[in-house]
Amino acid sequence: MNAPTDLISDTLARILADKYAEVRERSAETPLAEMERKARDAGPTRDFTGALCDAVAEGRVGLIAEIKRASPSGGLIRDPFDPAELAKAYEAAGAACLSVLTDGPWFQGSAEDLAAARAACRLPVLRKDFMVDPWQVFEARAMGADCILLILAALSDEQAHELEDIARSLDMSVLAEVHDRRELDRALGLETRLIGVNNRNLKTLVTDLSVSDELVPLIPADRIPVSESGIRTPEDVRRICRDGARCLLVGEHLLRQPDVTAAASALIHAIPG
Ligand SMILES: O=C(O)c1ccccc1NCC(=O)[C@H](O)[C@H](O)COP(=O)(O)O
Repeated sequence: MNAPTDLISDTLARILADKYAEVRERSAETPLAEMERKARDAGPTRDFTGALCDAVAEGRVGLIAEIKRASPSGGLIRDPFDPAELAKAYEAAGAACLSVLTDGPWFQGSAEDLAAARAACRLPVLRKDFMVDPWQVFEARAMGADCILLILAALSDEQAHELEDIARSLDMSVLAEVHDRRELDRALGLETRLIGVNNRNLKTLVTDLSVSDELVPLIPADRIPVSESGIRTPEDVRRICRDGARCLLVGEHLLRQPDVTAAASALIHAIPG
């Protein structure tokens, strides 16, 4: 689905400008020390990286199934929208983990969506948001997230390492997301084993699975590649498996199906023999 042409003007930059303003405002309302206390009182995490490894070891795709109401590229994707219902449907399909959008202005997501999804199942949950500040990492744990996303295109190396260190101190996993070779080299300087390859160009919103064809084979064997975006069919899954990945992050295709469980299961079990 092609985004409206007025959005194709570095969407990521526009989202990040909004995000910095949002964090300034919200961190003034809830100071860092208070948010850190909430994070440290939030209870134990669920093992996000371990859940992916377990699925792959059992011969399934390690599916990170995404829950989002809308997106810049897809517009309104699912309505009515029930995060708890979707979480249960993905768990029934055999998904390894969830990804829940918490950005409001561009995705109509919320912390409440993440909490509702996590409470409805036993799956570990990625907070899908644009992380740029330590306050957000503590906020992620406080809302119940088990993993955060670090988009290398949005961060300096210093920022990425600082946010990763905080996430690890809170026993959260980190998905480091890249879209080109330079970002991949930078991501390999982080500790996390999870390397996300986003097939979507977050500036132009163009999605192309050839990004995974190029980058996944370059990821060292001690890391865990995760192909993200634009994945729709079992053949897409087999193509990405041929690249060398067994973990996928899929949202829009699943969310547009009447039977989410069946759609997710078809991708989970598409691994070539
Ligand atoms: O999806 C967008 O339009 C978008 C725009 C700008 C920044 C991020 C964006 N999406 C985040 C993602 O990459 C996807 O939510 C995720 O990879 C799932 O992709 P899909 O299966 O194509 O919904």
